[in-house]
Amino acid sequence: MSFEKYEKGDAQSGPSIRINQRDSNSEPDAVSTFVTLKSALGSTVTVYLHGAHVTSFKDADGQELFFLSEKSYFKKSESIRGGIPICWPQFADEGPLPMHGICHSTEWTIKETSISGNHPRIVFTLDDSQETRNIWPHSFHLQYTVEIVEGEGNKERLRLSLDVENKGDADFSWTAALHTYYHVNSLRQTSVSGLKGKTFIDKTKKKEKFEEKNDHVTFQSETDKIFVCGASDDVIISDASDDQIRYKLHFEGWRDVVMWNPWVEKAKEIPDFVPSEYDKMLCLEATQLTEPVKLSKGNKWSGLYTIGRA
Ligand SMILES: O=P(O)(O)OC[C@H]1O[C@@H](O)[C@H](O)[C@@H](O)[C@@H]1O
Repeated sequence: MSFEKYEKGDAQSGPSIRINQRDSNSEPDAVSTFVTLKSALGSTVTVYLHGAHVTSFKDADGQELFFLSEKSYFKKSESIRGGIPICWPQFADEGPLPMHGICHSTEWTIKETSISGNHPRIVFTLDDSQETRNIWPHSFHLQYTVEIVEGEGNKERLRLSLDVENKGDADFSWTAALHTYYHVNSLRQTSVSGLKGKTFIDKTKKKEKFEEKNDHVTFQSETDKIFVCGASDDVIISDASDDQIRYKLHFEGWRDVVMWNPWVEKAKEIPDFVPSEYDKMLCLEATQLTEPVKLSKGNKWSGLYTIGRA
């Protein structure tokens, strides 16, 4: 597919898909190509080919759902800080591979784009290459579908579908996450519901296990929790200052939910992050960790993550 002036639909009056070039940085290592999807109502999604990385989702009222650091690198060698990095075939440092695996800083391919009624959709793929096999010696096919779907009224939703296929002869196991950074007005005023009664592993407490006792999880310190089988119902992010529900998250196929915020001290150690931004973001990640997925030759796995304002 040609990346020059590609446009489907009519960006002025209807649903559209457009491929753009980021022009602010001409360095050889700069990440440049991104796609904008727009629905007929006016919701927009931005996705970079680098990492098939969603960096923005605004609903028709123009409200941004995702956090993106002012200091994020847009470099081929790095992951973008914010939006939705795809961590695969290893989540975080839970294994021998580089942090978060091998595909968040790899360029994906656009397989197809389509518009159905009022809604645009794009499909990205990533296959193993010599470069990936040097790090992880397996043959795979990943497909990542990003689409705007109907919601309540103006509040359309973003649906993300990750499909994994084993294309080789040997079995392989993997862990993963859609490491989603939500924008919040202030984390100190934010709460999360839908996880009561779930077991979580607390990475800030030597991976001790606890049961979540609260209807509403609030934030007073560094948070790094893996909720095991965390998402049977919708998870809701609310702003306690005005009692408003901000976002509703729905998980299908993903076993765990990771909740992460670095808080004051750890935030200072992240080079591509402004320390004060810790209060503006919360990660709630569709995750597969506590039971790695084992795929044998030709087998497939699918997970869906649907995100909207409420
Ligand atoms: O700064 P990174 O490499 O993107 O990782 C951020 C965090 O990502 C979270 O998902 C992990 O649970 C944390 O342990 C980790 O610190």
